Amino acid sequence: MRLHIADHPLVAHKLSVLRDESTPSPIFRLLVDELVTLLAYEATRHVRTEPKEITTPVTTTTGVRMSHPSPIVIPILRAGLGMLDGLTRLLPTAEVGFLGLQRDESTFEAVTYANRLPDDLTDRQVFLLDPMLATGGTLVAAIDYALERGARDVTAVCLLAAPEGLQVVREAIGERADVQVVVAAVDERLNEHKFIVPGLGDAGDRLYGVV
Ligand SMILES: O=P(O)(O)OC[C@H]1O[C@H](OP(=O)(O)OP(=O)(O)O)[C@H](O)[C@@H]1O
Ligand SMILES: O=c1cc[nH]c(=O)[nH]1
Ligand SMILES: [Mg+2]
Repeated sequence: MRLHIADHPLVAHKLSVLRDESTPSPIFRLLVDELVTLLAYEATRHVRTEPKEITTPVTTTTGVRMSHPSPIVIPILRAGLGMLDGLTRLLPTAEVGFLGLQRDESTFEAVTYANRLPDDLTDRQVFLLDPMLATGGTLVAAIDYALERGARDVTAVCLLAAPEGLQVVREAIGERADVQVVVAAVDERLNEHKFIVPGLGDAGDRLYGVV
């Protein structure tokens, strides 16, 4: 597993506002969207392209276009949905799959309640979106769904990660695939409720309200 931590003053600034408990939902959603756009620059660094001949007003030259099969972007519901527009704005030809995973707050196990993915992800570049990587259980489950379907090139885009969860993901993937995790920050630790500290609280609730 390769970890990339965004090191940029705009990321740090926007993340600080996101962490602030007084930031209301509409601003929170806007900032998540903006942060994904900044992280996407790094997350898509290895997106596959192929040469394409183009004619400029002056001459012909060789440019690039996105390769086929197109990448697939998979937001992990609910909170990952807040990151979808930010990434597809930059990858408009990507397909979108959906995974609904909810962490059981007593066992901390990820439970799948929705799965709408193509059966075959062979040769597809997969982008998983989830703002929070806490124990890592949710992301490991999502990566497993992608690997079971043949994907070998997986990038997870998260806003915050806990060191404990990153270690769980690293060990679970082993040598099975090339997985990149792009984060805005790695926080200190998990608390007794397995929440990220200092974190930003429950990302899903802050985006969409308490259900
Ligand atoms: O690393 P983990 O310990 O598995 O926890 C992280 C998961 O918890 C949150 O989702 P939650 O279960 O709260 O669902 P929600 O997005 O619907 O709020 C978060 O969005 C991650 O998906
Ligand atoms: O800190 C955390 C941990 C899990 N899920 C969240 O939304 N926040
Ligand atoms: Mg939640």
